[in-house]
Amino acid sequence: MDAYYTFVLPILMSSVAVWQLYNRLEPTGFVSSVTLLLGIPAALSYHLALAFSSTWSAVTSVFLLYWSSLVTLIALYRISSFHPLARYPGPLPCKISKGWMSYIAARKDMHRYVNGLHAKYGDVVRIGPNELSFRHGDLIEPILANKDLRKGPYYNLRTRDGVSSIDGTKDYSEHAARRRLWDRGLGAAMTKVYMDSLVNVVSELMQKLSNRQNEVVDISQWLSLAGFDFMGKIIFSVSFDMVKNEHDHNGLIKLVQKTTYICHILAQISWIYPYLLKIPGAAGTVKTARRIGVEMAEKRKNLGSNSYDLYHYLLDEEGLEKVKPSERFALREGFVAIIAGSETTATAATNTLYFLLKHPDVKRRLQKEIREVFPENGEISDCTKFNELPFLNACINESLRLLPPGLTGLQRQVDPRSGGKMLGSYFVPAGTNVSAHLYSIQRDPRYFSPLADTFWPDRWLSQDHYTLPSGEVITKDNLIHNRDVFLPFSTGQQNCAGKNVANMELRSLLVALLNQFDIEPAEGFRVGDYEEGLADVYVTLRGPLYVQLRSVH
Ligand code: HEM
Repeated sequence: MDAYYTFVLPILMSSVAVWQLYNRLEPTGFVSSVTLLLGIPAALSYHLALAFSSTWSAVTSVFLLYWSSLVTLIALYRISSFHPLARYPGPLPCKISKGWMSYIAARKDMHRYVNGLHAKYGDVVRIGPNELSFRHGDLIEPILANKDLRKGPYYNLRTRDGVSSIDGTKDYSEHAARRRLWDRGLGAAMTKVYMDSLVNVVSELMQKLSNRQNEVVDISQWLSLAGFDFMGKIIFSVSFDMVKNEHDHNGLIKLVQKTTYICHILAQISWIYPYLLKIPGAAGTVKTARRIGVEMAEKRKNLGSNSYDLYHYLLDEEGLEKVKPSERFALREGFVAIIAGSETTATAATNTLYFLLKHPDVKRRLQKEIREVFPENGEISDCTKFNELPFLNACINESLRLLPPGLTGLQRQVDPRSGGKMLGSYFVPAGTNVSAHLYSIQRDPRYFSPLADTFWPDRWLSQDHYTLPSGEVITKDNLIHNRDVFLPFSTGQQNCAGKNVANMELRSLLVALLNQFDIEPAEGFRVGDYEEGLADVYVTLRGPLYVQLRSVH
């Protein structure tokens, strides 16, 4: 009993007090964390040292008891009925710690995991101690296009030394000023300016592929090479020459993939990131990626440009802004632009080809449409002709519906200083992180029916009758097709800045490939393996899609 009063009780009382402090004030700063997690047990060890046989046993016993009681209190509170999110269902590990979602992120299948949770628990699921995922079309706009909600802690990794990239900017007025520059550089008018670069990249790709007609070709990898080459041109006016060299010779693609994967894991527990940065050698890949992005941007700035590119506008080289934009900020955008623009479009193009390979009848219909509109060999420079390809549009939309390249729910946060917020009929307490799980919503039969989980591009065509893949004919009254919830480029102020460019690139690549080649799965390759191997790391990581090509011209 004596030991209890002299040793156990003070430690338990201290951990209860610190737990209360964490609950109310959520301190995450370096000094407060060191004080609360190390300083207090160290001071207790010093004061209680006489109750132990040695200093070592005092330190280990006090630290063990202090930390374990703190962790137990936190876990019990999070699963208790006193927690503000107690009424929302979800699996136990999600309620206890975001560490669980870090593990799911490391497993790379968060899109399927969260989709499964929605199937089990319904439209709202607690996916973290302090986080809700929504699967309801009516809640997309209130979450993603609502100035009361800002980007959540998932995006904290996009800020370093007080400088955020565009997609990590939480202040809406600062974001609007920076987004204006991006919109100048990537707006609809710029697609014409970038067309020459695109035609060059696509022609080079077609040339290389036509030399490989008797080989097994990983079209997924080739589309990545082309995607990076095109981004190099339009962002920095540089040639990465990946298609020319037939290889990711500088390791840039690998670096982007590794960085997004690591960031996706860390972003679940983003409070840890500032500490990692202080450890020499830790988060090395992320630091390297940032450095390379800044170096490329700096090089571009020093060279100036002979032609228009994104940096022409990010650096405001024409002096269109009343106040010159901050160079420090502009230089931070380099790597974001590469990450946001390269693999996303390559993924959208590869996914579409995958669905076409899986549905040869759809592929034949699409090839017929393309070859009627673009009779010449691989000629794609007139992108106004893309409007004459409704079935291509339907196939791309259907692919983006089932497999949007950004697979993760986009996180926002209810203002911690507010009194909470109603999202539809759900009350969401202040400080809660929320996301709309577009992957699940876009596969929901309430919005797309029949065959919500099936690649059936006809649903995107306007007609009175539809023939299902089974041969059954349905009238348009039996079709549910809610375009409002089809948002692969997100919505609101922080929607995709590169949508116009992506749409042009995607169409150009698919038209050129399907016009020039007959494409079949490589012998012995199970096409379904491609989809099974898709990994959610916020954007998509893809495995190979092995094909055989035969030129038709
Ligand atoms: C099919 C291809 C693409 C898809 C599906 C796509 C999708 C998205 C999505 C869903 C977001 C919102 C991300 C979030 O809130 O976390 C986004 C943001 C963004 N995207 Fe794209 N994207 C594509 C291509 C591109 C291209 C080619 C660029 C050009 C470089 C680009 C630049 C950006 C930028 C800069 C943002 C951040 C915008 C902001 O925060 O204001 N994207 N994209």
